[in-house]
Amino acid sequence: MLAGFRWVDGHADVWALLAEGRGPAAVVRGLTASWADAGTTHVVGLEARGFAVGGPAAVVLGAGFVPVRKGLLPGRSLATTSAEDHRGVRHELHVQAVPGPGDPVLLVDDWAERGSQAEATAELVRRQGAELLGLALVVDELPDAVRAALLQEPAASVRRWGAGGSFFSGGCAGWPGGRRP
Ligand SMILES: O=P(O)(O)OC[C@H]1O[C@H](OP(=O)(O)OP(=O)(O)O)[C@H](O)[C@@H]1O
Repeated sequence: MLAGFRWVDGHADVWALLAEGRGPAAVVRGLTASWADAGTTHVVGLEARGFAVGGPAAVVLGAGFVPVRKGLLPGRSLATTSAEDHRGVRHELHVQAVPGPGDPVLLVDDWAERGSQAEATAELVRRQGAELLGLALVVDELPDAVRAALLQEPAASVRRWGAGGSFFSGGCAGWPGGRRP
């Protein structure tokens, strides 16, 4: 089951996983299971795959969904420019000012490689006074230094999809086609 995941030209192709009949439910269940009691008020999702997994994750967690767009949003928004991502591109990220001071916010995305977009998003969350609970990722390749910078709140953590975090971290153990070429 869930055999669709592949690395394509160095990119984690989570779209193929989501296109399988049982894919979206399995992915979203895996992303949210360990956050069920975390009190998340808002899920922040990064355009574009973060919308596909973050929206359903917000439904499951009973939280609001806050999009981070690589472009303008209507109304009052905050913006920042990310460091270079895995393609060497710096993105101008925009988020609506929805979470309030102290709100526990979970960042949900399919994949973090350099972590530059996650770091920029974390900065936007904290600029609003909200608290970053952590990151829920399908594929976690965060460099250690970025991981440490992301996890400033004492209880914050990065949790990967899959029991025991064994699936898509580094070697992607157990997944045919899941090993990074
Ligand atoms: O860790 P980083 O190197 O900063 O990159 C991680 C981001 O890259 C991917 O999105 P991508 O920009 O490829 O866009 P997409 O979701 O629109 O396909 C992924 O969905 C993350 O959001």
